[in-house]
Amino acid sequence: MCAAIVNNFLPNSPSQESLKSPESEHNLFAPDNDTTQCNGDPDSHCSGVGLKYLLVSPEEETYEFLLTQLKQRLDDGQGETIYVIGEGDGSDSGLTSDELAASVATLQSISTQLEADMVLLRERTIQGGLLAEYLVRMKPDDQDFYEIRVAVVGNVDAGKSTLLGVLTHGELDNGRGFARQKLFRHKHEMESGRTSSVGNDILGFNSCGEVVNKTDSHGGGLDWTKICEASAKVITFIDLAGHERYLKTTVFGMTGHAPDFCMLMIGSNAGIVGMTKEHLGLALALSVPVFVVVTKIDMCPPNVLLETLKLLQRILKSPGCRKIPVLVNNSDDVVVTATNFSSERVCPIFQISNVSGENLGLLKMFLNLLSTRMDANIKEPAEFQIDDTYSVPGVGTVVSGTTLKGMIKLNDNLLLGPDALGQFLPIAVKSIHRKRLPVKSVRGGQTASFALKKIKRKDIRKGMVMVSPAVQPKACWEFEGEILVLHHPTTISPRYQAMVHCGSIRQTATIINMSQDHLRTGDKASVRFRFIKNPEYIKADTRMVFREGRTKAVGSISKIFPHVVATALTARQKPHKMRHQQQSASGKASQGEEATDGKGRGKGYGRGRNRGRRRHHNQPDNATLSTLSTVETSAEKTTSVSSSTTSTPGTAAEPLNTVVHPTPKTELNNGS
Ligand SMILES: Nc1nc2c(ncn2[C@@H]2O[C@H](COP(=O)(O)OP(=O)(O)OP(=O)(O)O)[C@@H](O)[C@H]2O)c(=O)[nH]1
Repeated sequence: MCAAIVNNFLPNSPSQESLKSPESEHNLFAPDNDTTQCNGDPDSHCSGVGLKYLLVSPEEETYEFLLTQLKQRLDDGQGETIYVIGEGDGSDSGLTSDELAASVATLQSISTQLEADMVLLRERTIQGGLLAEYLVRMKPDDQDFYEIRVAVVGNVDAGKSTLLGVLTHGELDNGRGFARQKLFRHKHEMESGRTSSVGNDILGFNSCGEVVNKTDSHGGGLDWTKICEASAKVITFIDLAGHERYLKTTVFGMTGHAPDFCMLMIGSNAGIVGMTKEHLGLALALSVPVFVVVTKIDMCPPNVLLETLKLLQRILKSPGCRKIPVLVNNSDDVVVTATNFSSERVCPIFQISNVSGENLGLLKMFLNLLSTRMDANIKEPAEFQIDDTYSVPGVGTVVSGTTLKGMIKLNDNLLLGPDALGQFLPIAVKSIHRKRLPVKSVRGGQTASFALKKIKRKDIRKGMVMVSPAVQPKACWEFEGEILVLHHPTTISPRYQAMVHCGSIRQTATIINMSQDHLRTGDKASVRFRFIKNPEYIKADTRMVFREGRTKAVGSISKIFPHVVATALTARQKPHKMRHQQQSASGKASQGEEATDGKGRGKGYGRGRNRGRRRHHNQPDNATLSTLSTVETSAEKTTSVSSSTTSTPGTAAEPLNTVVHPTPKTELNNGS
């Protein structure tokens, strides 16, 4: 057994009490109800009443049952689970210390048989005796590790890069930028002390929950291969820029890198300033669970810290956010918040110092207990979204990104696209790396890089996908989204252009038509968009952000209009430039595209004379938008709407919006 992460007999803290509901307790810690069915005898140890004694001195049959049950739980939890010893049925919980010791020995024996390690998270004294919670985690396989992605956001100087430097390199900061030096990737970042790009840093935990990161003796760098080989779980931090100037990159990091969680950082002395609310709003809009890290508590006067925490809790509790803020003060709070975290309601708040190291242990323990939100069903056809491309000497073209579904193996033949014509090309996978470690396969939820055969880097763009041929992918120029306008200085009308962020897609799109004539801050609408440059592979229900300068709208994609590749232009078709003008002016859909609900069911939408008739057909889905509207209060409340002038091309505040982009040449081929 590994050394305990914690060993405290803490009474339930107030924060923990506030989280308790019979339902959540049951879901988290209760062994599966199936335990009552192990031999069908209600009077045996396997009955609900004797549940807590199951591990004390099991007979062979019960032992086998417990082994199968734990194996199942480890499989379901991608190699880990939290096991509660002494939990009974309802009020019948708690064991004597002898019974607990015997149960621990049984669990240890089962874990060893399954090649798993177990580590004590916490012990509690309750009315009926003792309860103990153990993290049981499979020993690392040198090719496979459990991966969690955490996006790191917050205002400039909140201490993001510093915290990542401290966590991943194991050395405290000096308060003058020592720790962050190890992370900066560009010369100008070194000089200015500001992050400008999307950075990746990793923190590995072994099966005992210990950090495995070790810097090498020459230069203090990290060997990612060694970290991954020794890790059962790897946390990838997506380090995003805090400065407003780099917001586009930050939004791309939050959408394109598919984070499981968002770590919002706040400097305790500066408080909730600058981009803090904007970043919180972005995470809420994208439904990414948030935890907050308040830094620099070593240099902050207690009254200022208290004010920052008060304001933070008020914002989180506001109707716009509807979170349950929990100040994490001890390991008990860590276990409760980490195991309840995926629910999106709980928002743990850590108060740390990168200089003194205060409370960094609690943060590490929390990170170690996080579990992914991504589905790792390997039976579905594979889908991989590309967020970057490289040309590696001696290797060729390499793409990196996130496996969204299924499994991709070496030498698999996939379809890569869409290209400018909306087509997908067959492609073979030459080699696969996970965090620089060569592997034979990757599955849903894992990031990876692939070396590809017979393709040039220039033919691949960020936002493209590689999918199994079974997916039968279709590209689209146009789609419909249910959106909420978080802010626009005036009003948005058809033909307005802004950047659409959706997964790793980042492309300007034009509004073709909307379910209402004009949109102002706070309006919800059904909007039809058209990409201006390339067709893309998108799917219904994907979250999207539509923004340009101070204009922001969030929502989700409700309908796709798949692009149909035409073989030749017919004589009846008009010259494309004219057609485009007509289409823009009338806000009608393109020919050659069919409405679909994302399941391939065409509805004839966008054809011939029927085009444009459905302008008001689809009202916003309140369930979806209620989540999105949460952003309004927290992130946008302070922004005033200054004018009621209409934004049409030529009058919008941002230069990009003043340009009516010509229809790209490639559009000729889609028959529109
Ligand atoms: N005293 C003290 N200083 C800290 C702490 N954390 C960070 N700092 C200092 O704060 C400054 C800013 O830290 P950064 O890590 O660069 O901040 P950032 O949020 O990454 O900033 P951007 O990259 O521009 O977004 C540096 O000089 C750090 O040394 C802390 O806990 N205590």
